[in-house]
Amino acid sequence: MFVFVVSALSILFVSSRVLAYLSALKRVSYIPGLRCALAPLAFPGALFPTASWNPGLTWPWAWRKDVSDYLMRTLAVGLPCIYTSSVEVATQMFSPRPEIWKDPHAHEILRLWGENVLSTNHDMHRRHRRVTASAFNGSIYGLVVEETAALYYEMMDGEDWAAASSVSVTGINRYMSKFALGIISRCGFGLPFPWIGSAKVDGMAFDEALSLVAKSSVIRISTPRWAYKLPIKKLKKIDKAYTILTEFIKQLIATKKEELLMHGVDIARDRKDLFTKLVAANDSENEKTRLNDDEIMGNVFTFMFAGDETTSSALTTSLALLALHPEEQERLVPHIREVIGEDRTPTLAQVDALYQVLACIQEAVRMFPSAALLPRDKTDTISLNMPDDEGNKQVVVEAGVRLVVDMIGIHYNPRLSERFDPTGWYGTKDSELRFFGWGHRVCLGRKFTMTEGVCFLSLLLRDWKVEPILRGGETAGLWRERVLQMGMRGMLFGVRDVPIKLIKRERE
Ligand code: HEM
Repeated sequence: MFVFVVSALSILFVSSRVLAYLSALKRVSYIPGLRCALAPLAFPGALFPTASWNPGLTWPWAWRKDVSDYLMRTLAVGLPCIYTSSVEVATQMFSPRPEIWKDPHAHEILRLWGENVLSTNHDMHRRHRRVTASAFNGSIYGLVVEETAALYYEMMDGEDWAAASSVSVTGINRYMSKFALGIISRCGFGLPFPWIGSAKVDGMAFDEALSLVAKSSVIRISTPRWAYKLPIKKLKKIDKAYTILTEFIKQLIATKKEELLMHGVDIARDRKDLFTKLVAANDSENEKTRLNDDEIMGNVFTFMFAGDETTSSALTTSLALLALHPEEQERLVPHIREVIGEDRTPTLAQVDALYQVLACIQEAVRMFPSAALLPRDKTDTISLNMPDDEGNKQVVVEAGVRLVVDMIGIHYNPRLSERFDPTGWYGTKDSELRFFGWGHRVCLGRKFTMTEGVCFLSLLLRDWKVEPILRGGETAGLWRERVLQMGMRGMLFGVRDVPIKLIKRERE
């Protein structure tokens, strides 16, 4: 009986997905080169590995070289989606049109801490963007340089690497993840984030609470509140981390407001972290445009989530690619020594002058974009220009079909290949970059992340030579095949554990 009921339900479920899929196909009038993925019509498709017949979960990476067309698929739940790797189509989707938005139900996870610049739409988004953008100006980048250099030396001492002649790590990802979290905590909240020995609150180290919160959004959003009362250790820990952080940030907001009352917006000039700048910028707004406390909290946490995994992926993949390209390291080291000499803490102007290091990170983010899929929903039927070999075609896509930009596909078009070539980025303008998104929702933290990355890599490459740790008989090419494979890591795409060796360089 049980087997019969389960089979009947499964057949019903699969058929409903097939029908949803076919009706969605009918609602897309014509798309040049549209390819339809049938396999993941129901739940099992997402569980099986990606293959030519099954998109699975990692298809944006596995099918990255096949970028000339559009892919249509449905998942077990949710709307049928059209994925596009066309810059022209993405540009239309990223333009501020009233009928294109981020559906709040589909973006629940972004609102975990309150409405914010990443989760809102239209007028509300303009309001959040106006206030948050003013936090990302001027003095924040000088602070990023100071804190990056300070944390680099703390990491060297804390890990006992400073006195070593070589160091081997099985996964540099873990260190880069802690590093990125440390910088966003220090420069985002003005928090002391020591590499070793963070203060304990309620028996939990503060950096552990931060890290748990940063990495557990999926669990938090998908677990009902009552489940936290069950004797499950992991859930209890996550709940505690959330409580500690929420209380802390509430307290911080109250303190900043008091400081503002006493000293006026001048405190933003002395303290340069994003949080202080945000509270001060908000204070200058009028009643209608001012953000409330929940929205401030939502935005500051958004900076943390948007900036942690993305930056740590950029640092990890840059080091992996440089390990595979010793000739690039040898080109960078004289450039770094010429610009920053043996200084312990470079200035912002020096970091800005290190364009060759910047180009390496840009190339790494191009090849391994962690923000791999950018979805947009439609409140209405829309018409898009979809270019193909024969010219432009007007395509009508009805409401009920989600459009998703495949950022990996966009960055692996035939012009930009698998080859690591940072020189292609020399002198590129900000507006030409694609991996930070573009249009009115372009990434707010792009200079923040690149300043941190250039400063960190320059200090590290000046001190260390980076090599891949190969298994017996493995070549560098095989190491790349084994290690540099992207898949879902946390909320975003990332590579596997990157095993590398650091060999101390002679000082000049
Ligand atoms: C390599 C690192 C990074 C990458 C690749 C990246 C990528 C992106 C992309 C593609 C978007 C557009 C999302 C969309 O259109 O739906 C975006 C938006 C955003 N990013 Fe980043 N990001 C990075 C680092 C950062 C950092 C360090 C911060 C903050 C400190 C940050 C804050 C934001 C915010 C607030 C938005 C929302 C902008 C809006 O919707 O108006 N990002 N990022």
